[in-house]
Amino acid sequence: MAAIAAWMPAQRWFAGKGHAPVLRRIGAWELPVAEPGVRALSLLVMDDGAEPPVLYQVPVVERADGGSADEHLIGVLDDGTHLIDGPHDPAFTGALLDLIRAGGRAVAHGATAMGHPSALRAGDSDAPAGATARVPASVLGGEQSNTSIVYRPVGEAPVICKVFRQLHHGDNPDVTLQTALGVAGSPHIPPVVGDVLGEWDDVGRAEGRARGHLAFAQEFLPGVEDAWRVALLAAANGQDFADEARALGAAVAEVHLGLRGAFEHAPASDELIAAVTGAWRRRLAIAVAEVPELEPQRAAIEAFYERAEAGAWPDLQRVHGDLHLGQVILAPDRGWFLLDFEGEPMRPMAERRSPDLPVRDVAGMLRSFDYVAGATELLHPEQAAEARAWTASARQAFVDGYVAASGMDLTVYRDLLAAFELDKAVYEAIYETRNRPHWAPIPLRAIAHLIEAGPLEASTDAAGAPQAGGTAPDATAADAPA
Ligand SMILES: Nc1ncnc2c1ncn2[C@@H]1O[C@H](COP(=O)(O)OP(=O)(O)O)[C@@H](O)[C@H]1O
Ligand SMILES: O=P(O)(O)O[C@H]1O[C@H](CO)[C@@H](O[C@H]2O[C@H](CO)[C@@H](O)[C@H](O)[C@H]2O)[C@H](O)[C@H]1O
Repeated sequence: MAAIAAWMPAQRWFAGKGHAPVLRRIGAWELPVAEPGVRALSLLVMDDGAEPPVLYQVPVVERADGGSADEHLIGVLDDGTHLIDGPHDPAFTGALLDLIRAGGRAVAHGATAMGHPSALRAGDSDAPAGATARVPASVLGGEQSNTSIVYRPVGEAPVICKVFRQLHHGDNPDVTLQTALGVAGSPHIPPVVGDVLGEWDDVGRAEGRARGHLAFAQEFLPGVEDAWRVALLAAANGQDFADEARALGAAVAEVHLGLRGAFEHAPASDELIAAVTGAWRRRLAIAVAEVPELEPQRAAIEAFYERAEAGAWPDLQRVHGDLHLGQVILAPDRGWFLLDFEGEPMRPMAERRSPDLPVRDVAGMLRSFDYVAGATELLHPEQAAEARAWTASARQAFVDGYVAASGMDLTVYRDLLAAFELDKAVYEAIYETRNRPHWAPIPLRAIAHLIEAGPLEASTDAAGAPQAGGTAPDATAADAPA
């Protein structure tokens, strides 16, 4: 545990920035490895140093002879055994893909793991155990909350397997929502390959055990950049994005219709409304405590929330939950794909699994288009005006595409949409202050402009709000998000 505790704080997925982890082993599951002297385990470790404690999954390969992956060495035990970061070691990656494609149960050490191949890929999963050990695999780079392994089998479509780092009791919406959309034939989800479901000890639960998803695999669409990077470039080059944004609006609407068909939906009861508005207010309280610049805006934001609470509400249903340009990709000839249905990492998992409002996703994407202008303004102040115009056109086209494909009249829900845009910007103010403080001006300005636009105007004219102005602080290319 000591080696892992020393190595963990430097990992991108470690959420406890600012404190040293205090680790306790909850259990582990082990995959079969043919190579002598090598073990592939996935450890479940609780960080009791976090408040509340966080359960992490840490795949580790033990190599008695040392092995060659020094770059990904976690530490060396007293007996000389090398501990390697599992997603970077072929012993773990190969056996994990086997478990998912062939199904079956890993060896339990206090924690269990069951592989489930997708029912839609029957016939694909007859590879003999161990066969995938030779499939070239690499960890996807970049800033991510989980660890994704990309496999490139010869003669087959590549596969991406996301190893969830933070574990929760209950189904992970990333798995259940995408699996259900796949079964419903949605063209906006990469085809599902399978998942791993686990069980571990949990003294906090009446039954003493918790059950949740450990990994999820789907087709990897190679050579496609996420839309955030594509959009930044398009805005910088003055390239119109209206057609793409309209098609994205339609894709989001189709995914919402698919989720409505696949999961329960319910009229907005007082109880459900209170759950949503309570979360807005709790988040605002956290934001004001962490971002003092928000204090003067608090009353105005609350007024938006009250107005939305009293206004029209559509049915609640399952949604994406954390939709932004970094979560969508446009594949040539295949159109838009939505990724990462895990919801906002800062929200409790139980909230993320509750029925929600489709306008949350619309608001998330509208905020993301505003971020394109905001980031351009920070990075290249001289391009600010063009980027604003680009954003206005993309926002309007996105809303048009959404309304046309969903049949939902968004003007009826304008107060709700404005409240969700504000709530997202409040979330972003916390996120940026914690992770990229020099980017905090982007949501802070958006909040000021949404408030300025007033409850009637905000968001209904997607092209008009928010229009941030002012002088941008200087920034360099190194400020671009990873
Ligand atoms: N099926 C896929 N095909 C191509 N790229 C993908 C796929 N799934 C994820 N990615 C890329 O990986 C990035 C991170 O994936 P994501 O699901 O958002 O992980 P995390 O939960 O760690 O944030 C995405 O922004 C996207 O660029
Ligand atoms: O890591 P996740 O994909 O779950 O999302 C988190 O990080 C995002 C930053 O990468 C953050 O998104 C914010 O910045 C984006 C540009 O980098 C912008 O497009 C989004 O609109 C903005 O919210 C996201 O909020 C956070 O949950």
